[in-house]
Amino acid sequence: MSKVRIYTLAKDLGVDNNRMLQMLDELGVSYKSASSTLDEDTVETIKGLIADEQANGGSAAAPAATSSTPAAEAEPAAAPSEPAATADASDDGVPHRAPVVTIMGHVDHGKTSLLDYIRKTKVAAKEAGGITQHVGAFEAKTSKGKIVFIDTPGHEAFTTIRARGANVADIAIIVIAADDSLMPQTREAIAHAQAAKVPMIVAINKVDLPQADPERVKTDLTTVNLVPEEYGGDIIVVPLSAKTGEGVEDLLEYISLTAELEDLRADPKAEFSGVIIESRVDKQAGVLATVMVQQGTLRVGDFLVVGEKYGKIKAMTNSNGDRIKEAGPSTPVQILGFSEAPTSGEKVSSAKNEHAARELVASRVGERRDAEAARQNRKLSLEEMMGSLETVREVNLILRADTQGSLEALQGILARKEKDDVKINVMLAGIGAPTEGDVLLASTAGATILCFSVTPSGSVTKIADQKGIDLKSYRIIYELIDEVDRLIKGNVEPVFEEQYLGRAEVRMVIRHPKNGNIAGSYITDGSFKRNAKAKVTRGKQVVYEGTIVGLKRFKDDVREVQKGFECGINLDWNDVQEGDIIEASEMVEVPQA
Ligand SMILES: Nc1nc2c(ncn2[C@@H]2O[C@H](COP(=O)(O)OP(=O)(O)OP(=O)(O)O)[C@@H](O)[C@H]2O)c(=O)[nH]1
Repeated sequence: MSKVRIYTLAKDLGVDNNRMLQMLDELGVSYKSASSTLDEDTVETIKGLIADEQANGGSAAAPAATSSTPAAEAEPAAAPSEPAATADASDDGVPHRAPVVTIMGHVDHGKTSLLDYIRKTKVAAKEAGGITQHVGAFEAKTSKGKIVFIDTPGHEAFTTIRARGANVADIAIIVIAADDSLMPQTREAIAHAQAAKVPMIVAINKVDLPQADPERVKTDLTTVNLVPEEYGGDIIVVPLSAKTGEGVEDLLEYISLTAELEDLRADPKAEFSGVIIESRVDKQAGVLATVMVQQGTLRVGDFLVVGEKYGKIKAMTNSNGDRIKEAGPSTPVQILGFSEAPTSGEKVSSAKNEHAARELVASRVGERRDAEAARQNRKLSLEEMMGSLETVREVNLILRADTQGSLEALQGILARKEKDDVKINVMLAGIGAPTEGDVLLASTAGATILCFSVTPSGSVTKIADQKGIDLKSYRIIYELIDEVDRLIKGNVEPVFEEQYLGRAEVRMVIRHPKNGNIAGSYITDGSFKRNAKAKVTRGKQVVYEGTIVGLKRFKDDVREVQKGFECGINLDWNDVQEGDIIEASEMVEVPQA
């Protein structure tokens, strides 16, 4: 008999996956996930155990038994603790909900095509003439139940939602083209899913192409520490083609399997909460917002509060464009009734009536004002200043460098810097300048962005400033490492002090066609260095303070000139005169205790 996957065995024996994993734990059998394989002996042992337990009226197959036997019919004496719940309800009666899935990956690797294929084959077609509006999410019906797909592919949408503190996706599909393998945005997508702690499934797309090389993708995945199951790891990898549809059914199966293991539940009777997926203003209809119901049930006529605004649901449509009256957990619905377009990622709550909605808004406004006032007056606690004094501290970093070689060198050095009480967590190591996505990732994960030999664009720097993210660029690897050392020590900003370097007399002024006026000088004390600070005094008066932008000995540019030598000093200033005294100094970091 060949090896058997855990979930296949669970299915064959009518036991749910979680129970099967629990049994394996009890037997001390190690596995990576429910799709790991079991050897023949273990399979026989499990079969024997289940047969015994069933014969003794035990609980091994209880979940399956309850699903085939309505609880109402069960003997109360035989199963006193069993809930009178539906097949998919937990012990406390909270039913399962459909998984919400997001698709991420590098440009052109086939995210949209995959979504289109699923939509085409798994969403009930509208009647001829019916137009399904894009609402930001759709529900696919599969043989394993409903799966909800966020249909704005890419990690920007995912991270924008996360940046507002909301988590919508339960599972992330990382699409990688089989003819292209891992690309920069693939790495970013992986980092985003990891930062959100969302389980990942890798879809190797375009396997229909003659040049497709799925094996290479699997090997490349190991370079980012994602080890496919076939290689003994725990990453589910599904080869597929969004063009022919081959493998898509497998992907849907794995999504359902992952969802089952995640044990996703939500109570339709609980208080409503949801998240804005997207919104737009329609010229005729007005503001249309798509809300993902996360808990509770939404009904037409309900009052909704988003941030400091509220609205009443006038009409609601599902992702298929049908008018509906109510929507339960894991349902994306388009809502008409907001007066202003809410932003994606904003959390939505409901209120009993207009008065309650107004009160909720008023209390939020009050809370915000109090928080603002408190921020201004607050004294920091020791722990806030120093970081937690006991626990292991994590230094979250996003690294950006010009080449793969520099990235690897940096990661190698950083790995050696980890200590028992400090963990260095490189959330993303990417080639090229940092992106807006990096800033969002940094803001959700509390990370610092360190760039080596790449320059952030003005717009990215601006967003980082707005969000209060540390984004630093270095040309010298050891300066970057110094910064990491500082972060390890406890995020203490470096303290610099000005240190005197030397003094020079200006003996003649040389006019240079390109560089302006150069001070032909004689160093009377200490030394001068390029890029040092300069202070020029004329008589008793300081006439200039700035930087030494260039130093020349004869025709050569030099870094440093010592006492007793003549040199040309180029200041970023044109009014230097013979007889001026130039004093050079530099800012030196003061080592912190
Ligand atoms: N042969 C083949 N081509 C595919 C497959 N999936 C996608 N493509 C093609 O690859 C190209 C890119 O596909 P898209 O679905 O637009 O890729 P994307 O990842 O959504 O791209 P962006 O939206 O630009 O990020 C298109 O020309 C598709 O027709 C596939 O499975 N096989």
